[in-house]
Amino acid sequence: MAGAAGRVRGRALRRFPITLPVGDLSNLHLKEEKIKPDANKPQLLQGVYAMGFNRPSKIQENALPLMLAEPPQNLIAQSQSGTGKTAAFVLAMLSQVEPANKYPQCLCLSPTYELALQTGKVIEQMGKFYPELKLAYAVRGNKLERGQKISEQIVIGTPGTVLDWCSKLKFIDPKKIKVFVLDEADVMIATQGHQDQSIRIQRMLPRNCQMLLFSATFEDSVWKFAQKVVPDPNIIKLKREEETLDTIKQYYVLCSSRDEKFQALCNLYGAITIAQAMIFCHTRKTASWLAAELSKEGHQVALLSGEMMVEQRAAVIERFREGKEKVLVTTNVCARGIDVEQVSVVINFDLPVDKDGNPDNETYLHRIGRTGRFGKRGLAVNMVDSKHSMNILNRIQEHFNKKIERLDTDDLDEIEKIAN
Ligand SMILES: Nc1ncnc2c1ncn2[C@@H]1O[C@H](COP(=O)(O)OP(=O)(O)OP(=O)(O)O)[C@@H](O)[C@H]1O
Repeated sequence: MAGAAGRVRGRALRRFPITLPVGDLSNLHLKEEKIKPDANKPQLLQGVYAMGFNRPSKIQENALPLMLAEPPQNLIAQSQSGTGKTAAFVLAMLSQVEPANKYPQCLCLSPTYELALQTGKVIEQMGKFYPELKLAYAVRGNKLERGQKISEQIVIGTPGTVLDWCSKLKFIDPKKIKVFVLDEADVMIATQGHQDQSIRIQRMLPRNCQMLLFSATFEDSVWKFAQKVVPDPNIIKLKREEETLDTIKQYYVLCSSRDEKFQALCNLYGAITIAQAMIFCHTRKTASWLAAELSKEGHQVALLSGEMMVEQRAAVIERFREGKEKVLVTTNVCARGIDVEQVSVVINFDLPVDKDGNPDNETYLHRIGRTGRFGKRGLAVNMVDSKHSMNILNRIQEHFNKKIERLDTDDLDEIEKIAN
């Protein structure tokens, strides 16, 4: 056994240098750090390799030494979609957890049920070499008996249920939490309900609890707020022009009505091979109309929207992940975090706008980030059907300072070209 662990450790130092010092990135604000001697816990690295990971991404290389430093340090980190933020903070939790202690020590908040389940799977996979380690899901519908204390060392969940577990139901003793993770931190802060709940949870945690905030986007006001609530944080921030991934090609198609948008979509399908696609609509109504139309055309379509029961939503994602359906039509409920490697195309059937009708730049980035995961190539196509939506698209281009090219979906040669 010792030999096996030794081999893993040797390999780790060469190929997954989680103890490497950080490079001198100008946008990285480091505090003095000392790497914990046991940062290379063999179980940790066994977990990394079991996932098939050989090399760390930039965010992993930069964030891990900070997160594993002794004493634990706080971190607010931004990195593009699909660059492995989840694995980074999961490793941080696993490095701190003491499986022999049968009570919650790490708490991770996700904005949605689906994302909590997905992140939970990553924790389970990466943590499978810790025999005693258990994970609890604090999500709607997971009912425990009142008055009991849970023994699972890591808890992942949505803010409302986690808050109930920490306060009203007292399943968790928040004073024993060592690591607190906010995934998709900006939406947690920007959404009123989530913000209140997350802050109330944070206030119950011990002063020295490590706080880790991760997202692909941090709008300015949210960034400021995060810096206010996280004591003395390390910061990894992207410059605006770094936020979009060049591996995701972005186009728009000019149409004049909903039916024309549908036709353009059919033309796209007729011209290129699409492994799996995610199509985003503004409303549930449009999403169900579109799903029905695509089914009539013979596509295997899944529909996911906010009014569905959470268990139903999780089942839809699971089927899509397994490739049982090739197209997922959805609303913003699926814009963030969902990681399905085979998604080669994202379609914005409706462009993302906020409640005032202004461009929702952050959601745009998260939506298109469902493709082009971890260095893969991806295609994002935006349907524009009015002057208003053209204006939205222009403002999105300006915001990211990134040109979105026009695509003529009546021209099959042109479509074929962009797919190569
Ligand atoms: N070091 C690695 N080597 C290979 N694959 C990796 C590595 N780290 C993560 N991945 C894979 O990359 C994919 C994207 O990772 P992940 O979902 O953590 O991205 P993310 O940055 O959290 O994205 P998002 O911003 O969309 O939430 C996953 O399928 C994950 O298994």
